[in-house]
Amino acid sequence: MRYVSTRGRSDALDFEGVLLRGLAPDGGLYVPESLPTFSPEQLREMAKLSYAELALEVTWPFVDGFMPKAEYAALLTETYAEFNHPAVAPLKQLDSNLWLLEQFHGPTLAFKDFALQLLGRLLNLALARKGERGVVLGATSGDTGSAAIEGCRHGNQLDVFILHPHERVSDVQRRQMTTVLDPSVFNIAVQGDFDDCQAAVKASFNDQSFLNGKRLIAVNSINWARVMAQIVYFFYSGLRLGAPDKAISFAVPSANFGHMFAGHLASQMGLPVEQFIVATNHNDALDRSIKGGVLARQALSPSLSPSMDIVVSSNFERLLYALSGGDSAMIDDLMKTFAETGHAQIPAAIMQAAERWTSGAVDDAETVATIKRWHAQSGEILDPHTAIGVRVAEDHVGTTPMICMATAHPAKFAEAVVAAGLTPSALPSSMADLMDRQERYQVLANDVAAIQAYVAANI
Ligand SMILES: Cc1ncc(COP(=O)(O)O)c(C=O)c1O
Ligand SMILES: N[C@@H](CCOP(=O)(O)O)C(=O)O
Repeated sequence: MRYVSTRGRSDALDFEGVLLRGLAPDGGLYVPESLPTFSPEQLREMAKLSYAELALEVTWPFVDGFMPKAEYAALLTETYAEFNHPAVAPLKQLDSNLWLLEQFHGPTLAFKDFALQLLGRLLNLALARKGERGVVLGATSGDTGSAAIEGCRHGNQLDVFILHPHERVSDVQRRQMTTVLDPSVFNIAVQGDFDDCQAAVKASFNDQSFLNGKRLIAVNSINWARVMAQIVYFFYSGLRLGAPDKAISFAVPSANFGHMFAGHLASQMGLPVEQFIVATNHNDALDRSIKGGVLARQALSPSLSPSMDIVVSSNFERLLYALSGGDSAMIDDLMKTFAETGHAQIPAAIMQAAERWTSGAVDDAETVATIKRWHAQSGEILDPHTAIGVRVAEDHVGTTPMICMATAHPAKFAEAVVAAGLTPSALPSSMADLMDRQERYQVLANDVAAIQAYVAANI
């Protein structure tokens, strides 16, 4: 499989090439040149597989050539054995046609574990084969950071630097990162927001001179391997609710859009999908883009769903590219216009191709009310991100089964749970002493040069 940039001005790479990079040199995102597809007969057979077995079927076409298939199968088995539920991603019925896909049974209690447990292993393997160490630079609004740190610990080839927005992640999220005292893990609290952190990561990919030749690697969803691993759970959940003989709808709490873009890929690969529902908090840039057909820069403000406090959404570019039929020249122009003016009109043809896409935005008051209401109705405590997905999904449930992604464990977000008048859920026993552990992190100004100097000094 070859991977090309959405902006069309970079050389194509193989799987190892995209795995060990981040942004393409032209500023675009790598996507596969073509997608494998599965027939209804194949999908019916795949419905019988365990999570790890299904992951092999779905992702092998992207990985083929990088490592032997039997070794990859063993790696997937080891990866998903880390999850604390026999189904890995269990489905729970919330209402007659509304289901939750619980994605928080991994080591760090959020959906990021599905991809980062695998990515960390693949990175260590690729670098060990080359006899190299790599420098991971990631940005997090709270969940990617701990999942990346945890995933990268499966080997000894990486120095890991994670930027989080200072005082804008939950206490549990921060401590999941900053209580890892391993000498190769560095947490940086940036005096800015998530978009600032992500901009610093992207700027570092564009000019890597501060690294003196060391290899810079992305763990955010700009890395293709992250998105690839996230395709699997759309198939897994859809096949359990009757696909390919029935269409499924998906509601996804969204921000950087890697999650939802993976759903789009699953549908292109043969999963019948009726509706994609994109749910945001009051940082609603994605909702505005989908409803209004524009990319518009807007201010970001903190919410009770901090992981979704993002307004510059990396993977939306991948969706626009896909819906344009791979028109990289148009995407290059569109993204240039947006970067220069903070505003760009999405071409009408793309908006027409997006007819299955719907969206909604939910503010903090409605998030809290949703947590409260579903607790009273079902006994379930939704985390605030999941509550946003459920709230928007409620407006669109029809005769098709609707799966809402339950992206995080409520124990990570006590503030929202308490605001709903509920007792915060307990952390799993492996994290019972999290709030007493020693922390280590560096607070830095929102300044790319200062961040790069810190990284260079600590490699
Ligand atoms: C708990 C949670 N829910 C939803 C999201 C949104 O996912 P995405 O960024 O892939 O759109 C994130 C992070 O981005 C998250 O951490
Ligand atoms: N919500 C994320 C933000 C980063 O998204 P990613 O999918 O690109 O890593 C987080 O929790 O850090």
